[in-house]
Amino acid sequence: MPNPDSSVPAANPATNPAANPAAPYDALLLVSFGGPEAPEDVVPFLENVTHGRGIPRERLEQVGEHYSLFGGKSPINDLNRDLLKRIEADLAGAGIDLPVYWGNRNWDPYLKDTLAQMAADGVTRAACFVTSTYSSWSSCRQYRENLYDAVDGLEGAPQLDKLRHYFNHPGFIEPIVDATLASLAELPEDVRAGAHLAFVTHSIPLSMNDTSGPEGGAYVDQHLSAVTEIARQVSLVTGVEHPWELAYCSRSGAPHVPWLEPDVNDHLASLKEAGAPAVVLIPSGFISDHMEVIYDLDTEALATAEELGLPARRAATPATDPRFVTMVRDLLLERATAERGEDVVRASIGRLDARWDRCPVGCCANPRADRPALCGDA
Ligand SMILES: CC1=C(CCC(=O)O)c2cc3nc(cc4[nH]c(cc5[nH]c(cc1n2)c(C)c5CCC(=O)O)c(CCC(=O)O)c4C)C(CCC(=O)O)=C3C
Ligand SMILES: [Fe+2]
Repeated sequence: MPNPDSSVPAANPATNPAANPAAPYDALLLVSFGGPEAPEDVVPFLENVTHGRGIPRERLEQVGEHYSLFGGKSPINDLNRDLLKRIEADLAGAGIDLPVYWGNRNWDPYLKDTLAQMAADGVTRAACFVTSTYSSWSSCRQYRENLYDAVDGLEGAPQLDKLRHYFNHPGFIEPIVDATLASLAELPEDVRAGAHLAFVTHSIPLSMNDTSGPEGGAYVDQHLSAVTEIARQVSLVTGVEHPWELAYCSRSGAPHVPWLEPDVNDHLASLKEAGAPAVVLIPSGFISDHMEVIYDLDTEALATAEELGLPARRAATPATDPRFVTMVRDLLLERATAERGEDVVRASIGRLDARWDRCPVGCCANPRADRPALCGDA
């Protein structure tokens, strides 16, 4: 039992804030999507992602081809291995001795296996850092359902807390500002000042955006808060008001179901038509260069821009920027402090301030079925 009186050292060093600044947490869990690592993984991976989703066969074949272009290997697992190492090093450097685990929704290492290992290792309470920062069923609540499934029936399962959304954390925003500035600097000088900023994120069905967050619409609203702030900071440095827009990639699902638009390729065509001299594509919906970025943007959208004769650069994702890695520690310590009942400072930047620790009732309702989920009030 954790000791409610923090002036008396708790028996368990892992839950004693004097011995462990992350108390009451005795582990951190990196939660991600997962991706195939070999050609023979691609079909089973896609089946894991889409079972029961009614995604047309044709779309799945197309997506399979995107993976084939890269030898059947998604970059996402290596990116997460790298992130995990950097988080470990950052925690160790700050004198925080905390094991870091990793589990995925759709591919090995699966969350269920990781949670079993954590239970076997005696972990009692873990903070979960999810590699997706915006509110929606796909990018938040589905992970909470996955966590429920992973501990369902597991003897000695640790308590799990999901760290808050970080779309408005300076550790996420600042690396994207710098990446955008770097891409602008790479554009030919004569088109630089007039360059548009095209922020890009994963499209979702309109119905999913409508149920995002506790009041609906949080997916788009959070993106607008983040990208307005990024554009503002970029313009402060360049001294030019770069026009910006939010566009979408990776639309899937049946054609008659409306998803968020414009598609990034259509958006590039509109920009060209409207006389934009150049564009920087900023994947502000993603934390690292996984398949959506290296295929949908680097392969497809940059080819579209080339065909249109529109000078374009793709800005880097936060991925391994030290500010992004340190943000994970900041979120962990912030939550640990709050869970200990102490006063807490929550870093945020832009129109929307720090979001909830526990998702409110009804947050990001599952569009298909009401499934049990952890880390929320319901
Ligand atoms: C909001 C969102 C993020 C958030 C950002 C984040 O989490 O980072 C995200 C991330 C990712 N999505 C990924 C891959 C896929 N997503 C699919 C399908 C879908 N995604 C959706 C939404 C999102 N997806 C939705 C509404 C669907 C339709 C099916 C359904 O309703 O669930 C499909 C099925 C085929 C297709 O139709 O595209 C695949 C293969 C990968 C791995 C990439 C790699 O391998 O490197 C990652 C990180
Ligand atoms: Fe996706």
